Amino acid sequence: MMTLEKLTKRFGATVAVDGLDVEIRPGRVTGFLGPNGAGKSTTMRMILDLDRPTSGRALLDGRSYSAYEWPLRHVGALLEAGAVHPGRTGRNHLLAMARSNAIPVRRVDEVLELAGLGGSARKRAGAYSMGMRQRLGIAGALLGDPPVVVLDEPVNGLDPDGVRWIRGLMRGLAAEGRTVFVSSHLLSEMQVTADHLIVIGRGRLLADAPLAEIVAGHASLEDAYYQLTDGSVLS
Ligand SMILES: Nc1ncnc2c1ncn2[C@@H]1O[C@H](COP(=O)(O)OP(=O)(O)OP(=O)(O)O)[C@@H](O)[C@H]1O
Repeated sequence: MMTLEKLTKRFGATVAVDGLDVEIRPGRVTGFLGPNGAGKSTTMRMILDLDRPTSGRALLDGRSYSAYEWPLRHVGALLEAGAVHPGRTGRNHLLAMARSNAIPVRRVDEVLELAGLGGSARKRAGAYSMGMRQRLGIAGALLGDPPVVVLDEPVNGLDPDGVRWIRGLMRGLAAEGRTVFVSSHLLSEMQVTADHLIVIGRGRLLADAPLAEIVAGHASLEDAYYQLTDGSVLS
C-alpha cells in the first residue's frame, strides 16, 4: 500500500505536484496517467525519496522510502532505464544493487532470466539496445522481490514480445497481492493492463477510480482521457 498525503512539489514558480491525496492499494495494477509535464515522474521520484516534497509526504506501508534499512526489498522501481554505468555488465550492475540491500546472488541470476537477459548478462550495459536496458531496469525493480513496484513508462523501447511480457508480469505481480503503480502514455496498453487509474493534470488529481468506471459511457479509455485532461495539456 502506498499513501500520498497532500503531496506537493514546487520548482520555483512551477507547481509540479499539487496536493495529491491518494491511496494506491495492493492486489491491483494502478495506472498513472496525465499529459506531458503533469507531474507523474516527480511524484514517482518523491515516492522513492529522489526528490524532497515541498510539503506533504509519500508513505510505503506507513513509512517513507528512506526509513527502510533495505528499501529494494520493499519497493522496486524503474525510473530512468538509461541510468546504468555503460562499462558495467548487466549482471554486475544488478550484483552491486543486490549487495547494497543484502539480496542473495542467486536472485540476480533469477531476475536476469525472468527479464529475458540470461544470454546478455555478461555484456556491457553500454552495448545494450534500448529494449535491453529497459529489461535490465525491470530486472532491477524485481530484484528485492518487493511488495511494491513502481514503473515509469515500462513499455518504452520494448518489442511486441516485450510488451506482452511486461503486461503479463504486471498482472501476475498484482495477482500475487503486490502493489503495482505504473505510468504510461500508451492508453490502449493501460486499458488492457490496469484495474484502477489515477489521472493527474498540471499536478492536480483529475480522477482516482476503477478503469471500468472511468471508461463507462465512452468509446474507449482514450476518449475518456481526452475529456478528463481537456484543459490540463501544456500549451
Ligand atoms: N528538476 C526540475 N526543475 C525544474 N522543473 C522541473 C524539474 N523536474 C520537473 N520539473 C517540472 O515539473 C513539471 C512536472 O514534470 P514531470 O517530469 O514530473 O511530468 P511528467 O508527468 O512525468 O511528464 P512526461 O509525461 O512528459 O514525462 C513540469 O513542468 C517540469 O518542467
